[in-house]
Amino acid sequence: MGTALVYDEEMTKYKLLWVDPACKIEVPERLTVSYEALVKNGLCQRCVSIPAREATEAEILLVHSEEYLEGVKKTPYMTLEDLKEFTLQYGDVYFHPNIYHCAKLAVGSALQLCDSVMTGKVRNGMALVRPPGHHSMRSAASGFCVFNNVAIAARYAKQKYGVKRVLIVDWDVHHGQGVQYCFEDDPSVLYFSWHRYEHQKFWPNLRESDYDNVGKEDGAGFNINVPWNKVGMKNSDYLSVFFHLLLPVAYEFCPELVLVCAGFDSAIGDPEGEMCASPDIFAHLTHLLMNLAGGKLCAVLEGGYNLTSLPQSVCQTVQTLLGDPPTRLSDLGAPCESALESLQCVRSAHRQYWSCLRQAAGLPDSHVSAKRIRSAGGEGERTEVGEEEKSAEEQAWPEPPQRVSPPVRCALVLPGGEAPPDGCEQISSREELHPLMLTKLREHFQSELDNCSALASLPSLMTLVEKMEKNEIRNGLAVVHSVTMAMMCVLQHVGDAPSSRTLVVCVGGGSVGSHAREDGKTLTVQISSEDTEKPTGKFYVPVHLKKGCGDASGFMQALLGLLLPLGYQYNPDLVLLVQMPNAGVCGGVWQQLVGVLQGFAQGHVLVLMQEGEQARVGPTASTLLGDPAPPLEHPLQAPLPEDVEAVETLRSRLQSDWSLLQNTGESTA
Ligand SMILES: NCCCNCCCCCC(=O)CS
Ligand SMILES: [Zn+2]
Repeated sequence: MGTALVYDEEMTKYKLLWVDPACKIEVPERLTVSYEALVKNGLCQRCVSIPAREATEAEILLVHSEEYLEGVKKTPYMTLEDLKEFTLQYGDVYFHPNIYHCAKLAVGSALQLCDSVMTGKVRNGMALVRPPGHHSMRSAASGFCVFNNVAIAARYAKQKYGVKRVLIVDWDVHHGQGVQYCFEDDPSVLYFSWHRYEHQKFWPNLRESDYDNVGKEDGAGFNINVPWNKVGMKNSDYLSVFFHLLLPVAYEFCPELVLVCAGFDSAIGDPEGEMCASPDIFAHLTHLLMNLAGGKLCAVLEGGYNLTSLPQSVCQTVQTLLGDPPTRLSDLGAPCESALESLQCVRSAHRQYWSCLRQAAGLPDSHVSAKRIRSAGGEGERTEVGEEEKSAEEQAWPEPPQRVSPPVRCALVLPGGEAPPDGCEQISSREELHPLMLTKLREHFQSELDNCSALASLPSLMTLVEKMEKNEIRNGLAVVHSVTMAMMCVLQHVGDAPSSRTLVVCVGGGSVGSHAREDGKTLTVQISSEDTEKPTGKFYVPVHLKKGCGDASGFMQALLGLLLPLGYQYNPDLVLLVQMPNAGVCGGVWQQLVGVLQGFAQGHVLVLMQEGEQARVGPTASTLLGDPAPPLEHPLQAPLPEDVEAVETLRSRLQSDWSLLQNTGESTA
């Protein structure tokens, strides 16, 4: 299934007709440079083009009042003076004879996108619209917004398609107060927003934008505000909030549709946000949301005022929606102290509503050590003077690198005779294993080697790995006689490269052999129900879950709160995902894991399974091919206290080595 793009150049045909410093950044070029960048990068052509349409009055009235609509309806016939007069009643917004038409097109575009996704015409998509929507309220325009495009889309999806739970992720740098007011008492719509706040000193200067505004009445817990109390937030700050707050809650909420208030004024260079996150961060934010709701994701443009970073961010978002592998994010540092404090405040404000945020009993927050930030090489407080003095417009950043998708997406090595699932290429090679490899294997697997079939698939596996290294293949799956033997082969092969880094994810118990060395060439995370004898080290992380991989919520907590931060900070060039014999991992969680891990290493994920686990081949291959993982069962049970404690203990022990694991402010030290 494809990716929709909704765009109509009619929405460029309004602009500011008088002097107003607060509004001059909202220009028609925002849309044209974004669309042209999609065309230039060959992304527009890969999308399913969906026409915009005007919203009907009934659709607008899903959110707005009659009197407000009646007022806006008159603006096309107003003189310049009347338009100025009409505008004065609202804040930081302007009207124009054609803005009502464009505002109806913006809402209609969001609804067209919604229809295309909900009817299965496409898997996901983006609507490039202006005016934006998330600030507009029931009876008021605000912050360049006239109608609340995404809020109307949420109500529309619930009414027309019976969607029971909608997640709205607002990564725009401003608080979408209009969306918050619309759904704050509604438990069927979870609104998440981070926003520049500076302790209420930043626009729209609302007390209710702070973290303690968790929603009202039945909606308590379903409104999540993450205030940024400093500017200069970076990729690691954004990712930390995803790992330690948004994703765990989103999986527990289990939405049937994800709407994104895709504002890109949270990117570097934007005069409003003054943040320092690079445009390619949106490739990862999008990727991390794409396995929710069975992949049903609608991104609707909100803000974004730097005409260089905006198109780059739009392209990064659309390219991920199209299934291209995200670029590797290098040198992710520690989240800054201010971000950690905000994160900790939001988590504690929402602890009573979300079982994934329950703190391990007996582990007081204050167990973090003050030395932690400095020893992790984290910036702690960002003191680079240089950045502070440069204005947003003077900021410079590298153009996001090309995201090449190898000619073959998924290749398989299967036991003799089996046909590969559709879309996958099969690899079988007759070559002998390299003698040095054979010697190495004999050292460790004397007994198995007597069984000649033990080696059968290894030459093909090596061919698969070589093709991956040459970027001829994106990812692969091998069904082998012995996964531990195959693991050793792969790590022996890739380990020869001087600076190789392999993230090894072992699902299930069993010895992962001696390869898990401490030289940093591998980082092994083993999730199982067994207590492994091997001690925890910086590069070997055994996650002991009481019910092992059979318990979805415990597993997801380990995946989101431990494995993802570790993996992003380690930044491997290969991910080796090993399903150990008798792992007992439940299907849904396994596919979530296969889906999410593709955000690393430009998608180079190699899955190893043992013969006899063939049932898993089909679903694993479909996820490797880019199909979204099916949603987990709802409701997700609360994680077991023992599991919470296990993950918490590991996190606090490892966070001095891996600072992306941090999720509490130093102030508790
Ligand atoms: N007036 C003091 C400086 C702050 N200006 C705020 C202007 C509204 C921004 C709304 C927006 O970007 C929508 S995403
Ligand atoms: Zn904004």
